[in-house]
Amino acid sequence: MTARVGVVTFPGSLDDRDAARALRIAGAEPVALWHADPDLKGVDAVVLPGGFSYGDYLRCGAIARFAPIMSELVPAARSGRLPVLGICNGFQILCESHLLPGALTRNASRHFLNRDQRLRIESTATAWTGAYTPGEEVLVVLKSGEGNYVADPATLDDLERGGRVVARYAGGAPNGSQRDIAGIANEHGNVVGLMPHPEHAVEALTGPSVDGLGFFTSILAPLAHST
Ligand SMILES: NC(=O)CC[C@H](N)C(=O)O
Repeated sequence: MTARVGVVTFPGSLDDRDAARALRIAGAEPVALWHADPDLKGVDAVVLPGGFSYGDYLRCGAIARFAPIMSELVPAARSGRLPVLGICNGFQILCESHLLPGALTRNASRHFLNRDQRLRIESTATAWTGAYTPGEEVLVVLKSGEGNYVADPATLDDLERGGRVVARYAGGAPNGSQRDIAGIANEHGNVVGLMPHPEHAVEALTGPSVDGLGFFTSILAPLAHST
């Protein structure tokens, strides 16, 4: 049975179609979900895509967390039942929804960064990273203005101790992220937030590599991290 993976479109989402395309290439069936419709349509997993939801007003993701669809998504994700991958703006929405700890703040350079970015995959014990091997380096795309991950020291220690740092920036964080964190997971491993964009690295013709595909094939694996 083909996995049906929802992709939520908010006002201002930019990478929803790219996420759907990456899912299709990975062999999943993307299902369009609308921010204003509190209906997850029975999907097996959800991707919150990159972009500028609600124009990044107040803070990136600060308004999207109140979208009607989040009233269905948050409890399902928090319980561990629903795998959710938040990419860039989606990561910011997950933090604003308190599904993940910490926050994404202005890049240390105060400039928007748009570049190819090497990552080191640190945890493969999540629904979205089972296709990788620990320590594997991948080349994806980073494009964000508020990609600087911050959290209090105790939270950072908890993430490290719990093996919940999913990916780090190889060679150091270009945006100032604490401990070079590029992505994290919740305790169940079903919710993952990632600042760089794997959906832009799924086809040799259109991206810097096809290294990002693993985030999307992982959710299809029969042994996908079940919670
Ligand atoms: N590419 C994105 O999703 C950007 C996220 C957010 N708008 C930022 O600039 O940080």
